[in-house]
Amino acid sequence: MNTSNAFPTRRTRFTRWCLAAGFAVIAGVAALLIGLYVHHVRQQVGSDYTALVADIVRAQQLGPQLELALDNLVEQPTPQYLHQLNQLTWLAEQQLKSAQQGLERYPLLTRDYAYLQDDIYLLEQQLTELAELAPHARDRAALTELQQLGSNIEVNLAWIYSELNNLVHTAVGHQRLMSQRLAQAVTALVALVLLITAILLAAVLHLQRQRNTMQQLMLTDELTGLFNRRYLVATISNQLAQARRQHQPVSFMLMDLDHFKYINDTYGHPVGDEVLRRVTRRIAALSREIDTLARIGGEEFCLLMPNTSKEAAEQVAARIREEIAALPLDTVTATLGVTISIGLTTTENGEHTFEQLYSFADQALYQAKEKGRDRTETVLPPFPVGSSPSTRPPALHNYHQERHV
Ligand SMILES: Nc1nc2c(ncn2[C@@H]2O[C@H](COP(=O)(O)OP(=O)(O)OP(=O)(O)O)[C@@H](O)[C@H]2O)c(=O)[nH]1
Repeated sequence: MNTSNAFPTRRTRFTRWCLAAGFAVIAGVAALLIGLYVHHVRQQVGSDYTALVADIVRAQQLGPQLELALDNLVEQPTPQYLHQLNQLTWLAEQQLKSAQQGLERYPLLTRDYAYLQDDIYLLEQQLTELAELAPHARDRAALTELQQLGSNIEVNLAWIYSELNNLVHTAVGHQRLMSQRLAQAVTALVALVLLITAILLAAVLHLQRQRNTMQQLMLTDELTGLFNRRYLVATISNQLAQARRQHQPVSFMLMDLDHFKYINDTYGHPVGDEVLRRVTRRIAALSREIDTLARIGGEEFCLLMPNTSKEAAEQVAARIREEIAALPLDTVTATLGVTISIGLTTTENGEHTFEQLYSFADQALYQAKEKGRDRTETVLPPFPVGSSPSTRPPALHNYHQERHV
């Protein structure tokens, strides 16, 4: 036995190890990239900006309200207007804080709005300044400063919230895009899975078809399409076992075309082949579903007939001979007539082996040929089952032994 491939060499092991390591690295990197992408997608798609947008819209309305309150205070610096302005200033500060907190909840936005931090800080300072300066509204100098501060706050407020609005809009746009891509990815994935399933299914079907074809090639004869000897041997023991269980007879027939060599030699092998095909078709038409018809040699066939007595089998044999003899076999040059010799045996209760049945049928076939062909001879098992070979009667002539087959 050649054992050179039994153990991998050091070099082969190293190559395998490298391949495994390379695969592990690629798989690891792929897993990392997928993980990062999924995390990014979750951040994008999982963010709900509704509350933040509502805060921003509310805060944007504060600018005009502050302006109005400041105008009122400048015109009539009453405690009521002062109180109103203080309230709005406080509200603006609160909303600014709330918007900032809202933004911090979304990591993607936090990164984007960093450039506004200075403006927000400035606005917070301006609002504090406004709150401190407002009580001095009666003072002329403070009044001018207050007006200036108010207009700065208004501009700053409008700028910051419009920028925040833009940021959120961009983020929502990204979110929509990401959802679309996700939907496309899922569709592509489903299509890929379907495609792979279809490919696998096709491969399985192909393999199955190949296996069936191989099985057919292994168990059938190419020329006639009948079962071959291998199939017969495989099936006959089951049939005999069943016959034994059910105490039923099994008949076995060997059929051999007469002077077939003459047909071959005179008309050529293709004509001989066609004769074989036509003859087997006819025999198949005469046999039952439960019978097994097989080609076991060149022009030799056998028919296994379960649940068939000797008498019934002889009738079948007679019918086969008649129909074969009457078969119209026209060639280009002549109309052929073929006959067939049949050797028959029957085992009661299926108590014999295939080899024994074959041997009896073979002896019967020899007799049929010896007695002039185109006839059926029957040889029944001559010894009781279980008898030893030494107690058996001497063997009769055997068709195949005589021919050295
Ligand atoms: N055309 C064809 N001929 C085959 C095939 N297989 C075997 N043969 C021929 O069948 C012939 C059998 O000849 P023999 O064994 O001498 O038998 P026979 O001429 O039929 O004579 P008997 O059986 O004694 O009547 C030979 O010529 C083989 O070449 C086959 O597949 N196709």
